[in-house]
Amino acid sequence: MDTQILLTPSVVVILLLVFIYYRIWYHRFKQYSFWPQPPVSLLWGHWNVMHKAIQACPAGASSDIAFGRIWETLGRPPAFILDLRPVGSVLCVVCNHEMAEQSAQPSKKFPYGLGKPPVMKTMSALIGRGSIITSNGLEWKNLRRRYTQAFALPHLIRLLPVILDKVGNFLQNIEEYAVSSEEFRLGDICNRVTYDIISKIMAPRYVAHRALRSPSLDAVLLGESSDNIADQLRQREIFRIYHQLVATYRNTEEESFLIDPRVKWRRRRMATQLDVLIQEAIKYRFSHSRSRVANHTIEGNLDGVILMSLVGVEELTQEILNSTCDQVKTFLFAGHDTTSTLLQWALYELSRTPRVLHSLRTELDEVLGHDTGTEVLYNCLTTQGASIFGKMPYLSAIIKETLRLHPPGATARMAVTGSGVFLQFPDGRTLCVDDFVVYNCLSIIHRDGDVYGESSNDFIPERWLCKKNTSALPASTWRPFERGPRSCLGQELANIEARVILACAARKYDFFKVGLGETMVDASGAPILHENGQYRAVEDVYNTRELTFKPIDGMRMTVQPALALDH
Ligand code: HEM
Repeated sequence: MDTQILLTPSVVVILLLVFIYYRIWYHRFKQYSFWPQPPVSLLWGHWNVMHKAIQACPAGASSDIAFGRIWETLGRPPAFILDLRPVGSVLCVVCNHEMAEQSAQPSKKFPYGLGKPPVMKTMSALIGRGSIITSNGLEWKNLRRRYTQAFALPHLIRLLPVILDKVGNFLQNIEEYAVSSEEFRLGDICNRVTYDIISKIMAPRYVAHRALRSPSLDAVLLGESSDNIADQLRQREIFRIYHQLVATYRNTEEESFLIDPRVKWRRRRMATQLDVLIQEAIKYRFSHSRSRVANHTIEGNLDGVILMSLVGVEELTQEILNSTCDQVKTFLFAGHDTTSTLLQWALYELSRTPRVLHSLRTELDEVLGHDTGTEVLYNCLTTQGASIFGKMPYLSAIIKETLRLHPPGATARMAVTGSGVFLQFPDGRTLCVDDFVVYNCLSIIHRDGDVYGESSNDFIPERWLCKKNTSALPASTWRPFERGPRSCLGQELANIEARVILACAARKYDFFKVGLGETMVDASGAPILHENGQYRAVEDVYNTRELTFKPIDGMRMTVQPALALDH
């Protein structure tokens, strides 16, 4: 009798253990066995594979570099999976442009492409819970409609004076380093200029570049009211807290379960402070715009993104205020890091590719004349608008090639259980991705040898100038701003900023990399040129990941005024 009583629970336990073992075994080894993937462990899934791949990468390297290594060992499949359950999801790393297109483009079931995964919600302290980046469905569609016009080219052209004013500050910084010959982190000043531009574009303070200010604008400037001064102080505080908040995302894994609760608490505290300040700024803008309309003043010409999104709003309800605040935070985040990374890599690639730097300067001389002063570009932009960029195809090709080799952003999508979403492989196979996080790995897709040939890893802007070459390339092979309905809202802005800043900085200054990426020299001290036209580097500089991808060392540089010889 006693043994029977003892036996029954033990049998139940054993049966339960067998059942659990079978379920785990099934999920690890059977459920997705037809997917390309590294050998999987019963207990760890692919966490140990990921860990080993990260260990084999240079310190602090972005996860994309680890994915690249795993992809190589698997024989370069168009896509592969990593089982990160139960703490994460199954991650599908897409390495082929045709497959990437399938998650980004609309389908009958998903008219806006696949939705965003919940893991992105870990960014909510930074971008708010109602951010356009993490929203889905109709909520997203309404937000997109509300902000599209504000980021469209015609509106950005009207805001050019604001952009140019901030570029002036950037060049002033570079000039100071050129005079002092001091080493500096290019990333810091690129971050500063792109942050300044995006924050001013949202709410311009009616400040224009010296060369562009009209007397009426000057009058507005001179007569700064105490309200205006309070607004400036508020902007400074927003800048300070925002950067402290961003810093909490540095060197942490994005998965929420790994984050120290104290960090979470600090994030929440800073996010609340930021919300209060940004909402005050929005209210100030809104009431100011009302009084401008009532007084028929001229400054409405410089309406920023915030006011444009509030057109037709009679009353600033808390709901509208919250949503606008979330988008302001989103634009601060999405609109500065990414463009800053583009600028850093572009200036670095130019510094080590003398042929390209020379060709760029020749093009700029032809369009702008030999005066390298920034006023020349300012004047051309005010008289000709953005059409001036149409005369600079080489500059455009440099930006395109930089974004190909060093894409600062990427997209992750997800189809919920039971949606029945399939990805089709180039060989015709279709596999279900329900419940997977689908990650388009741009750093692999953009270097595909089948698309870009043997030079796929080389910096060759000329590849974008030959119509025959480019028309043969499917558009989906180049996707740094992603594609489909949810492609980057700020791509026009990023393009304008990059063109203006590179056109000004590259003609006036020579940059020299320090530390990682530094040029290798021969016995006589002359730089060693590789056959691909670039100086050899002692050690490669690479990207780390802090929410977006960025150079690991902040792009340490020195700078000098450009040699007259090159002009
Ligand atoms: C070189 C610069 C930039 C790059 C490479 C870039 C890249 C991207 C990528 C890959 C996405 C898709 C992200 C996803 O699906 O999760 C995206 C979305 C977005 N970007 Fe950018 N971006 C850049 C600059 C900007 C700028 C200057 C802004 C200005 C505010 C901006 C605002 C946004 C927004 C709001 C979205 C979300 C769009 C939506 O879901 O409808 N980006 N960007």
